[in-house]
Parts: sequence; structure tokens; C-alpha cells
Amino acid sequence: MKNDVLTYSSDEHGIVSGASLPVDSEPEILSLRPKRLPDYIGQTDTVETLKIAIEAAKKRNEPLDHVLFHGPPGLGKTTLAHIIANEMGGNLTVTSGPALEKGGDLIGILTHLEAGDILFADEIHRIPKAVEEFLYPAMEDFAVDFVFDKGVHARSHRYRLQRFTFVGATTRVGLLSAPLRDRFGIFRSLDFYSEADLMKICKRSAALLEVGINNDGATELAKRSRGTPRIVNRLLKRVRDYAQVRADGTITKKTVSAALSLEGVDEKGLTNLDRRYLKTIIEFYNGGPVGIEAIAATLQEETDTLVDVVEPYLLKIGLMIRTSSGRKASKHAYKHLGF
Ligand SMILES: Nc1ncnc2c1ncn2[C@@H]1O[C@H](COP(=O)(O)OP(=O)(O)OP(=O)(O)O)[C@@H](O)[C@H]1O
Ligand SMILES: [Mg+2]
Repeated sequence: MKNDVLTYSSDEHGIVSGASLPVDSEPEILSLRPKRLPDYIGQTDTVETLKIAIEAAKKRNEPLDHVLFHGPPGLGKTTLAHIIANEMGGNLTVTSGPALEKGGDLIGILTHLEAGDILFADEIHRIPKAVEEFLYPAMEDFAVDFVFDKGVHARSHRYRLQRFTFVGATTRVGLLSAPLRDRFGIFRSLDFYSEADLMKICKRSAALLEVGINNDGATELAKRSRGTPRIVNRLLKRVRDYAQVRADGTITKKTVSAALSLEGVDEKGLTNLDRRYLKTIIEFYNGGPVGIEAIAATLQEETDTLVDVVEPYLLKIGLMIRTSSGRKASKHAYKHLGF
């Protein structure tokens, strides 16, 4: 077994066997992860689609169709992959686009899969082209084609795979090739969560972390979490610390405001980076339009970080606009930043 692959047992505790390289960087948050579909909050259309597909596949005693999840970081793509494995009762093998450097890396994983197993690959837009070509027959025909020798002596041998389910996740669906995208039977884009759903997630996590929180506190945290469950969980832990050290231990609107102003998170949930991004457009580039590369250079940040992490939420809440000639700050951005 390669050491960048983790195999989880299908039991609900997700016991990890195999190598110990952390695929997901948040082991502590793992315990906040819902493990079954009914515990998954929000994204109701996606949950309904999965419920139907899983029930139908189980009735027919077939593996689930391949599933593609698209959406900004922290919205629950990895969580859903774990849930699918739990609901289908298959083993989960986890890998990612950048970990699959050569065809052999992928073939090694594929040939070890058992019938009904789930292979989850994160960041599939970063799978190298040469590796991707092995995925096509694997996904479509459950087979891999080996080619021996070269030139006139070339022979190819088809190796049959067990019927598995491939679950792919990406933050950039636009970068996927059409042949790869088309091989997924189920394709769902995850959207930012509503305040009401984030509030439920916040309360569920608070209960698991055994910290008291009142309604106003949960509402305030939900408001400041950029529509993202991962952020609500992270901020909840910071506010819990604050409440336990500087207050009576219960999370209220007041403790949320005080703790988050220390974290640089404002009333709309914007972080320092979000505000620096908007200020750059406004102050350096007269409000835009300006290209993303120029903004990234001025901020000395990675373009990918801005595109994947910063921009989706600013677009969602209307603080920036994307036009064919570049990015612009909206009038709401001027107002929010006090210009
Ligand atoms: N619907 C949900 N209900 C409750 N908690 C959730 C939900 N979705 C996500 N979470 C929580 O948010 C955290 C982040 O989710 P997850 O790791 O699945 O995001 P992701 O979409 O895979 O992000 P990335 O693109 O960065 O890999 C999880 O640890 C989980 O605790
Ligand atoms: Mg993930």
C-alpha cells in the first residue's frame, strides 16, 4: 500500500488502517463530522439525490454511480465521501490529485479495491493528464489497460477491476476535462450554507464539544462564518476558549463579538485577507476592473488562494463583481470598508 493512501474501515468509527499520512489536515474536526446522511445538515437537494441513488443502488445490489462534488473549500465534500462509504457499507480509500504522480500510483490503488469499495480523490483537477487516461476505462468499464514494450512489440493487456465507486471532489470544476467530467453519473455543486443551517451546525458542534451556547451566540457565529461549516467549527473553538477564559463559559453574542474581533473576523465574516483583497482593488486599482494576477502580485498571495478561498464568498455576498475585463469592487464593498 502506498503511503499517501489511507484506507478507512467501513464502520462508523472510521478506524484508519494502512499508512498514517494525514490526508485530511483536521483530525480533531474529524469528530465533528456527521457520519450518516440524516446527520448531514443543509444541501438538501444534494442529500436527497444521494439518498435516492444510494437506496436504489442498494436495492439492485450494485455499487453507487461515480459521484463528483464541486464547491469552495470547507463546504462538506470530504464529509459526503465518508458518508457515502458508511451508507454503502464499503471500504473508503482516500487519495488526491497531486498524490497521483504516475499511472502506476493510480493502478496500484485501483487493483486493490474490492467490490463496492469507494475511492475518494480530492482535488481531481490536479490529476496529471497521463494518469487521468487510466481513469477513463477504470470508471467506464472497470478495467485498466497495461501496455508492455514499445513500438512494433507493444502489447496491451486488459486487467479487470472490481466494481467500485469513484467519488471526486474539486474546487475548480472548470479545469476538469470533458471526458473526465462526463464519466460521473452524479454531479453536485455544493453552495454556501444559509445562516439557519450554519446555526444548526454550530449548535450540533457545540453539543459535541460540550460547551453551552445561546441562540444569539449561535446566530452571531453563523453570520460570521462565510457560509462555511469548516469556518463555523473553527470559530466555535476560538470562541469557546475565550468564553472559558474571559467569561463564564457560555457562548453569547457578546463573547462571539469580543473573541472574533481578536481573530480579525468582522460582522460579515470577512477576514484580514478578504479586506486586504478588497482594499487592494479599491486603493491600488481605483475599484477595478483589474486582473487576478495583478491583485495576487500586489498582495503577495497565491492566485489559487484568492480564486478558491477569497473570491467565491465575496462574489456570493456581492462585495465584488467579475467582468470580462477583470475584478471590480462593488459599492457595497466601499461602504463595508468605510470608504
Ligand atoms: N453539512 C454539514 N453538517 C455538519 N458539519 C459539516 C457539514 N459539512 C461540513 N461539515 C463540517 O465542516 C468540516 C469541513 O468539511 P469538509 O472537510 O467535508 O469540507 P471539504 O468540502 O472537503 O473542503 P476542502 O475543499 O477544503 O477539502 C467537516 O470537518 C465537518 O465537521
Ligand atoms: Mg476535503
